[in-house]
Amino acid sequence: MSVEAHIKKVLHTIESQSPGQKEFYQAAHEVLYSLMPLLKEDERYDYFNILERITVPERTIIFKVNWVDDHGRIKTNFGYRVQFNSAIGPYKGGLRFHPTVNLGIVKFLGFEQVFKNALTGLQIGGAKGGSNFDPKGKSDNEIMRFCQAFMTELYPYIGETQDIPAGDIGVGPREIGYLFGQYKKITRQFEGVLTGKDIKWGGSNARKEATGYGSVYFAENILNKYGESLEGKRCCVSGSGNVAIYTIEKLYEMGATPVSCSDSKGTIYHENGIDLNSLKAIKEINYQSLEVYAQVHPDAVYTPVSHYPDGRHMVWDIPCDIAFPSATQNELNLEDAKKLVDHGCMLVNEGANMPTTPKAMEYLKEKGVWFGPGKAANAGGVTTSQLEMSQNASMAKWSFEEVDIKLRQIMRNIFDTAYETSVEFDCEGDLVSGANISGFRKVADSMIDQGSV
Ligand SMILES: NC(=O)C1=CN([C@@H]2O[C@H](COP(=O)(O)OP(=O)(O)OC[C@H]3O[C@@H](n4cnc5c(N)ncnc54)[C@H](O)[C@@H]3O)[C@@H](O)[C@H]2O)C=CC1
Ligand SMILES: O=C(O)CCC(=O)C(=O)O
Repeated sequence: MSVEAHIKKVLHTIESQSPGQKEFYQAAHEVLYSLMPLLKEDERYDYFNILERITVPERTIIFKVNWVDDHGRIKTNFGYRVQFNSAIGPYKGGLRFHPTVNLGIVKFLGFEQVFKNALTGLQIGGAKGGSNFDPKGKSDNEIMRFCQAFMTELYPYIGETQDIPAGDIGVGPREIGYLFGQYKKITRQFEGVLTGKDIKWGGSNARKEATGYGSVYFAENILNKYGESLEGKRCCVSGSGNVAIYTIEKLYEMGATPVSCSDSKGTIYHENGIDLNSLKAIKEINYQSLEVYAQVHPDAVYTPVSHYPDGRHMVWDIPCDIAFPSATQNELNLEDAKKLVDHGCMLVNEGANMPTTPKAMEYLKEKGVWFGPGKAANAGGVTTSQLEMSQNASMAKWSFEEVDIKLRQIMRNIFDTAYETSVEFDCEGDLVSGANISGFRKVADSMIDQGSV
């Protein structure tokens, strides 16, 4: 069977065995086709049936989470943990609490995580989890009770050398605290079972900042490769959560001007540059809508999604040199890509996981826009989580500067690996292929070494 026919067969199996899991199919489609040059060159991957094996999670845990709201009513949500691949290390990846979470979303995120984690050069396997619980509008006590109930179900499957969850959308330091507290109460173990912990009780300096900072470091590497820099660049950032906020912070530090941010309800365009302190106050401390930002900054423009009949965001309509999609999957579509190209955007750097649709990616490539794929560009978060695990294991505490230096160096290594792999496979500068092939090769070769497990 030809390599192409083999890929089609594997994708067909995914489609028929995982009906409706469109995000997972999308992620698998992108990765498998990008592997063609490697699969043609090395027949071992076919012989050892790697494509079939690597697209099926090692373990999928689905559980019911019952919790009591502030009115004493019992509520029910789904909980998930997809332990995708442990060939190169213990399962590692975040938890997402959002009403859209379902098995297909968690599988796509877990699948991406396998290759991302391999690309970091660190010994971490891939997993992801979460719940369709919506933290928005819930009281602190409700969130605590939900996290406790979630952990009561999850704890038998995780551990510091087994599976180490972390945050993602809707799961930040507050939720990690409640999850950790419950794990400790049940197991009576104070161990590095979660990352993204508060500094006071085992967290790492710079983990909070790491995904956003790492994304900017990655963009800097791309720009430098082509004789450019961040200095003076106008940047559009989407999202206003953990990744977006620290992307904005680092962009300022590196001489760029971030002019936008967004949430699920609307977009802020602040031509003179986003006011980081008020953004942090609104989003990190008070969990308010971005509408509040426009109330305190009359020179900023707020456009609610209700402004457009199709409920779209206008963030990619804003003229910019660089785009940092940092909110969620498939948030940048073909129409958006066309706007970016029309406005002369030179680089799209993915802070979120799979934020660019396949058609938009194809268009950007055709138009010669540089592209930092999420698996590489947002790997700074999981990288620093592994640094947190190292500190926990050795009871060490590294300074902010020490962690930041390591993060910056690892982002450099990730760029070099993806770039050099693109050269090796005759697609110089195609970092999507470079990242996928190098991540896959490390995991697949380890699977071969370890036999039919
Ligand atoms: N937190 C981390 O360390 C990492 C996160 N990521 C990815 O980055 C992305 C953002 O995650 P976080 O910042 O951690 O989550 P978060 O929960 O802190 O923030 C998410 C932000 O996106 C906004 N949002 C959600 N849906 C939206 C939509 N349809 N349009 C516009 N805005 C929307 C939310 O309002 C919120 O401001 C996700 O794709 C996540 O998987 C990737 C690597 C690591
Ligand atoms: O820090 C981690 O373990 C995981 C971060 C994450 O979920 C991601 O990279 O998408």
